[in-house]
Amino acid sequence: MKELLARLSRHPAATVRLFLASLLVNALGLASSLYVIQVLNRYVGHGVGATLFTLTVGVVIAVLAEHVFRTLRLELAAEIVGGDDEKLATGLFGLMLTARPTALDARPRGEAEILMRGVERAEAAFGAPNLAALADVPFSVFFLLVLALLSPPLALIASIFTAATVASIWFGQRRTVAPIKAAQAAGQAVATLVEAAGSGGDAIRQFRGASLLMRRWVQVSARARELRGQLAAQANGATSLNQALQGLMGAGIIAVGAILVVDGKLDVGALIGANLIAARALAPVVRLAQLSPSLQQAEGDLRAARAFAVDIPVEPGRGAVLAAYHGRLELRRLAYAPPGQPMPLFSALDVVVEPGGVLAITGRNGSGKSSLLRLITGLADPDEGQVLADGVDIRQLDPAWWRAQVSYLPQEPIFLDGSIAENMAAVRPGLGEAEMRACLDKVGLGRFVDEHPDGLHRRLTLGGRSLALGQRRRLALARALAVNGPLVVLDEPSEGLDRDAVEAVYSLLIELARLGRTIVVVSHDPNILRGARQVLEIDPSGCRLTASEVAA
Ligand SMILES: Nc1ncnc2c1ncn2[C@@H]1O[C@H](COP(=O)(O)OP(=O)(O)OP(=O)(O)O)[C@@H](O)[C@H]1O
Repeated sequence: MKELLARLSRHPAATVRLFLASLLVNALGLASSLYVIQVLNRYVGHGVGATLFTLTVGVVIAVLAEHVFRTLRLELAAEIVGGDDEKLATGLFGLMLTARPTALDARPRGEAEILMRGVERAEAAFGAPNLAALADVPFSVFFLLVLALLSPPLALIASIFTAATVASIWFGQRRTVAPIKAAQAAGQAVATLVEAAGSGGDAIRQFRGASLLMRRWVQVSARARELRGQLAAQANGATSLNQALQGLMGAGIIAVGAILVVDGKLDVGALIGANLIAARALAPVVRLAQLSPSLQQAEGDLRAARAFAVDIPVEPGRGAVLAAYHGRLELRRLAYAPPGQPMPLFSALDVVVEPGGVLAITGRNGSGKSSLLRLITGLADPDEGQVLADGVDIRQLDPAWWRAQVSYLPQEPIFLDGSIAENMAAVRPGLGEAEMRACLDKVGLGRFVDEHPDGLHRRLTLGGRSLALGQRRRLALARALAVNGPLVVLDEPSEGLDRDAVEAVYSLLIELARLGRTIVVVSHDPNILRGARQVLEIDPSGCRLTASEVAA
């Protein structure tokens, strides 16, 4: 209900118009009840045809006018609801694209998709038809007042049943708070498992993960089904209670009304009209009761989506842009522990790489080499210390500008679902096909591209995993070259490549060094380590930096 009121308060002018339209709809809606009373009392009593004709023309006009105002009211409701949820959904998607990657890593898999679906559900629950219907709720009082003018005792009965229905909504909402939260958590567990099953591929089959995942599935889906069942049972119980209240109210009004008729305090026409008016007073409240579970669920969905939006840190959209980056890189007192790990991978790390210098990084598996490269590219933030580019902390730089200075080859290259050309143009907008081909030739992929009928427009699917690993790594190297940044950051560039490709990587490194690029390369390859002017060995007990006299 809070969400509904918040939405209305955001559009005060449209809300006033919506309630004015509702006032007219409800006032005109009274016409059919009054028509019944008048026909029974005046026409049936005296049999004057002209009276019946006049009353019928009047009610037809009123019913048509009511229809017009209902349509108008729907448009006003659409004005109020339009855009809010769409903005939230777009904002969530934007957040996925701009959030700090390490912050997303720490969240459950599939969470964003669940939240998006929740926003879609909320869009339907708080949609214009429901809002228009709910705008009738305050007019229950209007019908009860009209009923009081006809017969105070009957109005009292209708008021009691209307109040009882409102109370049932209130209690119902309190009872479903906990199951709705639990159902959302169970839905998240199901989504995480579905994601794991979808991305598990060969591993699930070959390493017999199916039975483990199936066991988990049985558990989480049973819990989700149980909670859904509990919520459905509560909703059915509430519907049934409301139907019973409606039936009891009708019976009560007819019984008490009949006594009043026999006592001569009410005529039959008024009794039938009163019954219709009482039903009309109760109807919007019953509609609210029917919508209440989905509105409550939608409120929970929106709360979760907004909490996600608030919790997730995003990369700054702006920052300083240097007139030119000369390639000097400094790691100053750097310390970093990956998300969820208490011990830092390294601390107090000091390294300076002068423009055109070559730093090789080595160390045991899991020592933090790739993590260090992510700190340099700005994909992760250090816990302590700074990464400085030409003396400026990279956190002060515009992330997009900084990335345009860094030719980065990640260890696990991933591509966008799009063509090779689209992937290469994404890193350097305006890159021509000739330059793309030159980069591909340098990594020995020219023939690979030419042999395919779509050439540069060959589509990459599954994030590039449809390519052989060696091809994927070479293509990722070509993409890094396309950036043409003063700083080259390569994670195991010769890993998983055939002999020709390894030779191509060596030549490329030599060429980049001759061009004066600053190179930071993670490698275990002795040839690459020999060619570096500085070698940094990462070790939790203390990193060692050795300088060599060998020029690349
Ligand atoms: N996003 C992350 N969330 C949680 N832990 C992470 C994350 N990234 C890395 N780690 C952890 O940090 C540690 C170092 O990982 P990293 O990939 O940097 O090591 P590495 O030295 O490059 O290893 P390798 O030689 O195997 O490539 C590992 O224990 C890894 O599990």
